[in-house]
Amino acid sequence: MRPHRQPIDPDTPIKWQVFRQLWPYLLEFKQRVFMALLCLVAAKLASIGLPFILKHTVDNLNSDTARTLAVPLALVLAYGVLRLLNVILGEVRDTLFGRVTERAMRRMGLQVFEHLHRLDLGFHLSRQTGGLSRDIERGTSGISFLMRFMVFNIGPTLLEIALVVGILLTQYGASFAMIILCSVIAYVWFSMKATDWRTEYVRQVNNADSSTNTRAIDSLLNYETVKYFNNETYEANLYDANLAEWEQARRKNRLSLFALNGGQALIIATAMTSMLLLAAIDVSNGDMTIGDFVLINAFTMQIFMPLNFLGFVYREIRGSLANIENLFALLDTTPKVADAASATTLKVSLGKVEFDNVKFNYHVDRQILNGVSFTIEPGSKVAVVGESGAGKSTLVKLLFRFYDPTSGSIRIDGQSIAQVSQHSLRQHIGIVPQDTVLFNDTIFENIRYGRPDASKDEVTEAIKLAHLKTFIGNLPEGAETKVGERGLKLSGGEKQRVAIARAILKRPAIMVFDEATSSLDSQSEQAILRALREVAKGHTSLVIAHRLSTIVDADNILVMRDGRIIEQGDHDTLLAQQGMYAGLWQAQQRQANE
Ligand SMILES: Nc1ncnc2c1ncn2[C@@H]1O[C@H](COP(=O)(O)OP(=O)(O)OP(=O)(O)O)[C@@H](O)[C@H]1O
Repeated sequence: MRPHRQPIDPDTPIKWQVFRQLWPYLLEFKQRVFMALLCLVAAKLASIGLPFILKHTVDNLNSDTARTLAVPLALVLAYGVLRLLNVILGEVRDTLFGRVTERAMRRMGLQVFEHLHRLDLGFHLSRQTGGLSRDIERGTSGISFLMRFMVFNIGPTLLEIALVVGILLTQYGASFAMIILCSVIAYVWFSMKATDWRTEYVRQVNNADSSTNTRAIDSLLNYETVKYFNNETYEANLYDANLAEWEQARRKNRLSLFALNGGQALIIATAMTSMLLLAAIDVSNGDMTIGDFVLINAFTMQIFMPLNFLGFVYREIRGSLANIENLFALLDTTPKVADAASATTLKVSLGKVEFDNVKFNYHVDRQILNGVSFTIEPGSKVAVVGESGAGKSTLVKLLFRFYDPTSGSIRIDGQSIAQVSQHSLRQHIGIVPQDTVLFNDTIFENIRYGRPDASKDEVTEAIKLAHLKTFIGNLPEGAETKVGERGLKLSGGEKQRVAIARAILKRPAIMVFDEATSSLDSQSEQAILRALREVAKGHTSLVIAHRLSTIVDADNILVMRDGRIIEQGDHDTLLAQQGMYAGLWQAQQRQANE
């Protein structure tokens, strides 16, 4: 995966194949695109006709022959109508095409969202959310921009230039056409070179902008820490240092833009002056009428205005292509964990879980699990205890298939979890995790998340079982209270109870409790433990615990150290062994007594 927020590198050639990937979006609305193109052609024809009408109006007004006012009046009227038509056709074109780009953005947005949810946990743990969301945002708007300009700008502008050069060549000789052609080439060459040269300054501004934002967000997220240590001034100074860098980068960027615009203006002014000079000489020699002079002036303006715009478009296209490439690169990222081509649906009748010589590492240079084997018999409760970092939670991540073991296998009712669909696997496992993160929604909806089609009564029942009723009863808005971002407005214990209620609602065949009571005081813990036992009844359960008092009733207790199971048996057997478990038990008992 390439890094996000990839700057536009002046040496990177433009990847034109991106345009090919946009075709399908255009083809989805063939008729609309065709109608929009018709509007475009009609508008261009109208604009090519305008200078001719002007010429005839001026010539007519200027003619010595007996004149009636009717002809110039009619011409002026035609000029007005054609100008209006030109603008209206442009508006109709944009309105028609708007739907095409909006649909493309919607399709792309959904495609990216679904893809992100398909990617593995490893990707999500190392992503930079800020950069990622900027990539998606810039990528989708880049698509809209490119589609619009590939259809309406580059081709038509080049066509218009060719037409005008052709008209000038046939009507007024080679010199006018040559001036236009040379100045267009000079303009395009200069704009491309200068834009590439400026890219470095644009990049500096982008980088400064992003680090300033990162600093600000990090500081605000740590609001409480800043207050605890009285470090407001320190934070402001750091932020201002970033802002100063941004200011400096903006200054350079502005000056380089001045050079670009100045150079372009110089080319245009030189070309226009030369054309008008040539026309003025021809008029004074009697080779041209004043109307021709006006026509040449109008055509020159008509050519250079879109040309000027083309310079802007080139700059934008470079940026858009880079942004879209990042988006496509994201879509090309393949999930490390994917359903096998022959994946079946997991069928659970008993709920037997087997870990068979499972080995695993997150990084090749550090082994986390060193051949773990154990079985959880249907309906029984297995507990895992051991030192912090021994690999207990990793067992859960493997069971949910967030990662695949490097060797060995995990089976549920005899079916390898690598050979069943992830959807069916996760349907049969419920969890009360170590850290519960909630959605910024109401308590009620957060609980219902366990089974979105659950009825109100079922949610209320889960609330009761998870011992949340009193807490919710004391809230002014009850279960409709919003929990804040990541559930931060609830205490650790309250969040854990919401997670328990969710798991109760899901009622899967296999239950996992990862330190499920770690944030509870001992009184609540006893009540919750009773509830959990109730929930776990008849279910196969895997319990990870630090406080051994919560798992004395387990059918089997696995003691882990350095990614291995070093002891196992029920509470009494392990105590009798006088090993690590017995040592831990005695230490915790002593602590409790003290
Ligand atoms: N995504 C990850 N990438 C790299 N290393 C990881 C990742 N997740 C966990 N680890 C490492 O793997 C080891 C085992 O982690 P695990 O969470 O399984 O331990 P644990 O036994 O559950 O610990 P605790 O009791 O403190 O929760 C730890 O040393 C941890 O630093």
